[in-house]
Amino acid sequence: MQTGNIFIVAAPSGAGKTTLVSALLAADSNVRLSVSYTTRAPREGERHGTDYHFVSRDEFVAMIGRGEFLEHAEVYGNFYGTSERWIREQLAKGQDILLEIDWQGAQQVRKLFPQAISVFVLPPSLETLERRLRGRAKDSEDAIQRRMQSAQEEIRHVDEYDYVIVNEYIDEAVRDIISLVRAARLRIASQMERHTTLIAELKG
Ligand SMILES: Nc1nc2c(ncn2[C@@H]2O[C@H](COP(=O)(O)OP(=O)(O)O)[C@@H](O)[C@H]2O)c(=O)[nH]1
Ligand SMILES: Nc1ncnc2c1ncn2[C@@H]1O[C@H](COP(=O)(O)OP(=O)(O)O)[C@@H](O)[C@H]1O
Repeated sequence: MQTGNIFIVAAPSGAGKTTLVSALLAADSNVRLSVSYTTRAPREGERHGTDYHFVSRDEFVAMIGRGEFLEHAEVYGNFYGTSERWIREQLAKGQDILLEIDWQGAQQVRKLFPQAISVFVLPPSLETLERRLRGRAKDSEDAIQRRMQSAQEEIRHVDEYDYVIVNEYIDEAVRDIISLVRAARLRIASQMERHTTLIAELKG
């Protein structure tokens, strides 16, 4: 059966994961982003159903109870989770999907899909990370402190990933992630079905 590639992108908050992923999605219409569920309050400008599905804690807990998440985790004091149904539907269609999740979610997804390709985005330094978080100006001081405190915990998991991108210069980082997605599509595991006839012919 044809199945799409699963890309996992993780990073400490403020490293530029969302910026990178948006640029990738704009450049490559064959990748679809999984829109997570969260109990976090929407930031200014964030839209329900596009950035996240914003739900109450009660609703989230009920969804856990109904087994609706492929993975879920508590991050910076809020719950985040990935819809299992959406993921399975996309994969069945052969659609490539991308999950922007934390290290706890990445571990859960790798167990379910060992073929998933995971990428970790690093900031060039902790000072830059903090500067970016402050520059984004979308979080309270409290939320920024919490994210900085958790940044190193997230970074300690870097060696669990297949690829690392240091997001110093955005253009370079965007080129890297686009190349990485293209390279994944060229793997024989993704190509076999598409080229069965050609390969059989050429093998003779
Ligand atoms: N496990 C898991 N983590 C998620 C999910 N969605 C988002 N996250 C992670 O939650 C963290 C916080 O995300 P967010 O509140 O958007 O803050 P930001 O990373 O500062 O933009 C990030 O590390 C995300 O990757 C999800 O569905 N599952
Ligand atoms: N390479 C870069 N150079 C300078 N600023 C960047 C770079 N990448 C992202 N930013 C900025 O840093 C802030 C955090 O980026 P964002 O994509 O929201 O991070 P994340 O999703 O990892 O929390 C944003 O204001 C974004 O515009």
